[in-house]
Amino acid sequence: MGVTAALAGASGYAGGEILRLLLAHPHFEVGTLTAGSNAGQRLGALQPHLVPLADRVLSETTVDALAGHDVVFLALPHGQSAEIARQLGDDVLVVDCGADFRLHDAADWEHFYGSEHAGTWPYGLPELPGARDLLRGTKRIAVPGCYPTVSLLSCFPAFAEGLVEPDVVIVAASGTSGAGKSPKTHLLGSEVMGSASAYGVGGVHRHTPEIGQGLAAVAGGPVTVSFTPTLVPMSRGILATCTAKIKPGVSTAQVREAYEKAYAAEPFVHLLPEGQWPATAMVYGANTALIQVTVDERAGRLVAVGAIDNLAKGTAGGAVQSTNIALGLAEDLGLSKTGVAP
Ligand SMILES: NC(=O)C1=CN([C@@H]2O[C@H](COP(=O)(O)OP(=O)(O)OC[C@H]3O[C@@H](n4cnc5c(N)ncnc54)[C@H](OP(=O)(O)O)[C@@H]3O)[C@@H](O)[C@H]2O)C=CC1
Ligand SMILES: CC(=O)N[C@@H](CCC(=O)OP(=O)(O)O)C(=O)O
Repeated sequence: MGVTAALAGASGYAGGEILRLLLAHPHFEVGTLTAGSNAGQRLGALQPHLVPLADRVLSETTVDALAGHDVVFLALPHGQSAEIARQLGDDVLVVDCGADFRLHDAADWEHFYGSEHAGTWPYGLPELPGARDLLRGTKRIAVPGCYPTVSLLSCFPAFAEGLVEPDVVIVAASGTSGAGKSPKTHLLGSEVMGSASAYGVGGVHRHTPEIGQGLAAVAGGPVTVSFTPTLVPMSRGILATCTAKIKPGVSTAQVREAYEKAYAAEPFVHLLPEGQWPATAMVYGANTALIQVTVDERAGRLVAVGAIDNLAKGTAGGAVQSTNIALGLAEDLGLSKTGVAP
């Protein structure tokens, strides 16, 4: 099966990772590649690690350039996808790595993104209950944010089984590639090296409603989310630490049972053996999420820790996984379960 794919945002981090994965995928042919200010450049000048595509020249991001492919991946800043998707038509599978179509609640969208809500597409986190049914055969996929991916995978089994109160505290440490490639003052080497910092503090980060939406769906009612992102000096990876008040009498064994049930058949999500805790180095370059859980008996809280590579399972890998499902391909095609170590 030959699947042609165009990519908008090929000069960025998410776009570069999508291309790395498509090059290793047995069914994809890489078609048109587009960018914004870098249109006209050779891909090799911007993404030198993608040697087989080095001589490709980036086109301007127009509907005409992207049309005529089976799949169009959009790895563009928020707000750029809706108009392109509308004009591409329903016969093309459009996979949006941006946030535009992730949220159901228009008021949440307007509050956190400050613009008009474009709509809601099937959410590309296949491990969530019911998600695969919506993804199979779909022509539109909203790829989750990187923090929501790791937070939901770390927490949802406990909420789905009603083991915790509907109130979660999440602190997550991300590598700097999560912020994209375009220059930002707070990402200057001299600001980031040797320092960890908090940002988006106080419930203002836009991933807060996305995490709440996913947990509410499995819990069957609203879940309060306190989410604090932090930036740490590494390029890739997110480590999320999630805690929630455990319901009376719930033991670590019961919690583990819920996670084992949720992830036993999952190709990419692994509950680690008791006592082993996730680290971002374990998932570098892989589409895996490694999870560990326990109950802090003295505090009466569930503690769940998850690690992903933000560019792999957190963006491009998640996008390709959901695309495989939408196209009726084996879900794990082109995706690695093997990290890079040390
Ligand atoms: N980085 C991550 O870990 C994650 C990213 N995402 C999402 O993926 C998307 C891409 O993110 P990321 O790759 O990190 O960002 P980057 O800043 O690294 O890349 C952005 C890309 O979009 C292009 N672009 C910017 N403005 C325009 C425009 N007006 N018209 C056409 N192209 C444009 C850029 O082209 P040029 O270089 O020419 O300016 C570049 O190719 C975002 O929506 C992001 O939120 C989602 C999950 C995680
Ligand atoms: C470290 C860092 O800055 N991370 C990004 C999250 C990236 C992500 O998941 O992207 P979406 O914008 O597609 O939701 C942030 O906090 O804004």
